Amino acid sequence: MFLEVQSIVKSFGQEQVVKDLTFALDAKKTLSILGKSGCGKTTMLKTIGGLVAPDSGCILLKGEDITHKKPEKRNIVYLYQEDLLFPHLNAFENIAFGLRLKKISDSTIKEQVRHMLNSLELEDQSQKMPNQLSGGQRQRVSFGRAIITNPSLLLLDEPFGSLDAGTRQRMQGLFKKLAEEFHITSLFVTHDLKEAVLMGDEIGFMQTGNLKVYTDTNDFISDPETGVRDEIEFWGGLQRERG
Ligand SMILES: Nc1ncnc2c1ncn2[C@@H]1O[C@H](COP(=O)(O)OP(=O)(O)OP(=O)(O)O)[C@@H](O)[C@H]1O
Repeated sequence: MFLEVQSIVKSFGQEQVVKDLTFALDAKKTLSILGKSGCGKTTMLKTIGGLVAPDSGCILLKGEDITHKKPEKRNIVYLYQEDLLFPHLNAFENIAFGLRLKKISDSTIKEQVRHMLNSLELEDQSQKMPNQLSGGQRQRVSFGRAIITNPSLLLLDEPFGSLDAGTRQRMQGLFKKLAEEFHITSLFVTHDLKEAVLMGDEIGFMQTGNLKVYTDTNDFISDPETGVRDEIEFWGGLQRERG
């Protein structure tokens, strides 16, 4: 398996936030993760990204034990809702940033960033500064900046949470396209049931520090615990009521 998380436990003081977290994910797959506020989703992502140290358990990435590796050595990118761009760099340079650190030649950087801007449908926005971009455009630049360095794993923490419904829908489609084109493996935390079903090859449901993974989306939809049935019944009921 590409990612293996084995028996991770994490407490803050008396509060055990992550309890015996165990799951695995294949390369080029997206695992959506749902769960109530405060159930430990962000803590789980941060543990995998190396920003929070687990009390016990281990994390294997491509067979290598990365549990105690520094975050910058893991080749994992953690992206969250209000991910900040560098305010003094335009869209092009924000995306180019990681490549410039790697001392890649100017012509290669230009070619790769141009290609990324095209994939992100941002070819006309490359010279704009972050404060001149819309929320959805800024989020796309954040994705570009993350993906261009070719990370092994993307950790997405409610990445579209601050966007309006229409922009969110377009971003979901775009992410699917990017995931395919750039062979992305990701964990995608969301509060939105529909988004979880749309984005995930598999769906994880987190409850009180445990993660139950449904490798078949249909099993997730038909499990009464996940809330999908209630949702379907709600809309069905409303439709019947209104004739
Ligand atoms: N650094 C910390 N110190 C103490 N408690 C923390 C810390 N980080 C998180 N917690 C607690 O751990 C629990 C889980 O938090 P976490 O942010 O992982 O939840 P979440 O599922 O991502 O929530 P949300 O959906 O609201 O973002 C919460 O009760 C939170 O208060």
